Amino acid sequence: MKLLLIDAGNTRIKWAVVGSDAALGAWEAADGAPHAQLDAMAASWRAAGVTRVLVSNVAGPEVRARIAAALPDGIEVEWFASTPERAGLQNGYLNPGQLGCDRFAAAIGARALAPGEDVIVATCGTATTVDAVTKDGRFIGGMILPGLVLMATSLARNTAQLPQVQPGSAPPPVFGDNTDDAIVSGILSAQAGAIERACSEHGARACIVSGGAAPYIAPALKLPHRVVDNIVLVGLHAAAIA
Ligand SMILES: Nc1ncnc2c1ncn2[C@@H]1O[C@H](COP(=O)(O)OP(=O)(O)OP(=O)(O)O)[C@@H](O)[C@H]1O
Ligand SMILES: CC(C)(CO)[C@@H](O)C(=O)NCCC(=O)O
Ligand SMILES: [K+]
Repeated sequence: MKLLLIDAGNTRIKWAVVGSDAALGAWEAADGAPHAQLDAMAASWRAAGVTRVLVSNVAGPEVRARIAAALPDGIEVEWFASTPERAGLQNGYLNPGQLGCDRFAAAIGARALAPGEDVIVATCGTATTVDAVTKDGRFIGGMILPGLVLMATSLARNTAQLPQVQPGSAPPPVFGDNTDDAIVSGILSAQAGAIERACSEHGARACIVSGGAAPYIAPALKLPHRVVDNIVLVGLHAAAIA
């Protein structure tokens, strides 16, 4: 049996194919692309011969319909949803269904990677979310803030590209002495500061940082952390095999 995991975010669709008794996160194949490239992704899914799919979609009904139409015929489809409990994780949202299903999946993934620890999981994509999971397996709640590119564009600078920041590079000084550095410092400090505040408030023993913007934000963090390529897919995998 081959399982397809899909994380449809607001900008990109990320996916992985995994064998039936593979270790957590041990993908046979994985990739991601903007929504517009769904057809090419679907060709890869068909070629992989998947028999079951678990989809987390936070990109709305139109993207859901397009994914549904692109999935190979005859496979078992589950649209992953935020429920009161899944894979040993309790959902502490007042209205459990209101929690973005990618956040619920990320929390399941964080618990799988840091079992028995109080953990903070930050997923840095179009939006950045920073969520707290307790050592006894409860999603408490978290923060939602604009992602790096949304913050940069909201300052009405020329492009969606961040000025002068490269993934993995050292962040500029906290007090920038030119406009570009001041902007980059402002938005990195907002993102990293939110994560650090969450870790401090939660007394976290583990901090997981994931998503397309993680390689930009992680170097600005002044606390121990682990960068995980796609924690949502890891969580979907954990949920599928629980
Ligand atoms: N060149 C870049 N410069 C700065 N940030 C970038 C760059 N490329 C990607 N990012 C960041 O990564 C994000 C895309 O990440 P990713 O594909 O993981 O998530 P997403 O699908 O866009 O988001 P979500 O899952 O939250 O909907 C962008 O919104 C941006 O914040
Ligand atoms: C916050 C995002 C956009 C992050 O992808 C997504 O999880 C979402 O649409 N959430 C719904 C609102 C909530 O989680 O409270
Ligand atoms: K996100």
